[in-house]
Amino acid sequence: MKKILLLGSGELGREFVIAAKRAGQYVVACDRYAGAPAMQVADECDVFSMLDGDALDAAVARHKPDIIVPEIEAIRTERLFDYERQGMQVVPSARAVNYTMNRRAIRDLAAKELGLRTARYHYAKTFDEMKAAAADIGFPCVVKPLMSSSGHGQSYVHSEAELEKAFNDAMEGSRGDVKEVIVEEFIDFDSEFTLLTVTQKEGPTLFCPPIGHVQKGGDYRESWQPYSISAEALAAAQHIAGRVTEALTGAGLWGVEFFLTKQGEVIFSELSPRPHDTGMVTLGHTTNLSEFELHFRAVMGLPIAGIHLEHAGASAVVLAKGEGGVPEYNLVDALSEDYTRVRIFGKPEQHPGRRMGVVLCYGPADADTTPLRDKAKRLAATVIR
Ligand SMILES: Nc1ncnc2c1ncn2[C@@H]1O[C@H](COP(=O)(O)OP(=O)(O)OP(=O)(O)O)[C@@H](O)[C@H]1O
Ligand SMILES: NCC(=O)N[C@@H]1O[C@H](COP(=O)([O-])[O-])[C@@H](O)[C@H]1O
Ligand SMILES: [Mg+2]
Repeated sequence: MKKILLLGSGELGREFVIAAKRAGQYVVACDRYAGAPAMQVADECDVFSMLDGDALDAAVARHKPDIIVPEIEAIRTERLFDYERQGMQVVPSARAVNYTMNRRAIRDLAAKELGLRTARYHYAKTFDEMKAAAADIGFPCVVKPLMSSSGHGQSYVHSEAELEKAFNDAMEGSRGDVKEVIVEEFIDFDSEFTLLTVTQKEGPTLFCPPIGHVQKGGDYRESWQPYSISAEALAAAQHIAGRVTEALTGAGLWGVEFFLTKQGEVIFSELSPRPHDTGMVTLGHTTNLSEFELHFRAVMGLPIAGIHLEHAGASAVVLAKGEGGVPEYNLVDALSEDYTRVRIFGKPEQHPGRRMGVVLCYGPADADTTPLRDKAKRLAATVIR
């Protein structure tokens, strides 16, 4: 049995803990607030700010884990290198977690070191630097804090007049102590997709069928699997995912995000060194193993005999409307329809737009995903009224 320290205890961590508990492992779930989703299913929990390096050191010393599994980006990731040196397994690796929590590190690796096509970009620390960056990139452009996730602090800027608000939003939406932005070329993509990629301790890198998704305000709203793309686009995406994950090192499941242009060009966007929110669609039995089961197996060095598509499926998010307390959930409408699952994350506090659950609809593997997407979105809207 291994002792696993989970750093971040949201909905993605909760499903990982369930996979680990089903295999008899011991899990300590950590987050900055009590009653977080993964804490409800773990053996123990610990509440502290994971951005506080000393608090993180103290938690690691207290629990003496075999394996450390980061679940969010807001972690003092430099400390992970020490834990790795001390013999603990960091998932997928301290290097991967450290690089992906800062847009600068991962973007420079992809664009400069690996020579991959990404949106053109500049960094800026001050408003004047940002103005110059936007002038070079051109309008529209996308402004994001170097450190943020789920679209926090991100804006689309259409003209010089919108720059100031974008700069202020990025500074406010930024996490951690890095106050800097990236200004990116706006990619007028036809669609975007996630390629769940599994790197193993032993054995080849594996890929799940692509997942199509739609984002609003930089945050995921719906996803579906399989997402049909041309054989050339799939080969290009797999090649890129293989190269980036190899450069970042380590074993685990990754969510590699791509844009697909109207001309069929595959452009690397970013990646998570952990299960991806759009990959929650796999909870609807799209593949034989969910992204969480795959992550668990890869982390433990257990065999993955194959990844197969068993159903076509769609996911749609359930967002809170109110402020404070917990919403009243209605499961009856969604569960009245066949081939439907609802997952409520059990977050103890709502605020408008917070993701509280997900609805999953699925059908035969060769089913058209459009009606499944419509059904998932229609039912998701009934869960919180
Ligand atoms: N250069 C771009 N051009 C067009 N759209 C973009 C660009 N960059 C980001 N987006 C849109 O914003 C979404 C979120 O961007 P990104 O993944 O970089 O942010 P994030 O905050 O890291 O999100 P998450 O942590 O949820 O993955 C993308 O999925 C895409 O829809
Ligand atoms: N795109 C990253 C992502 O989806 N992360 C997931 O959301 C949780 C935070 O939710 P909260 O903001 O509602 O606390 C994280 O803990 C993780 O499970
Ligand atoms: Mg993203």
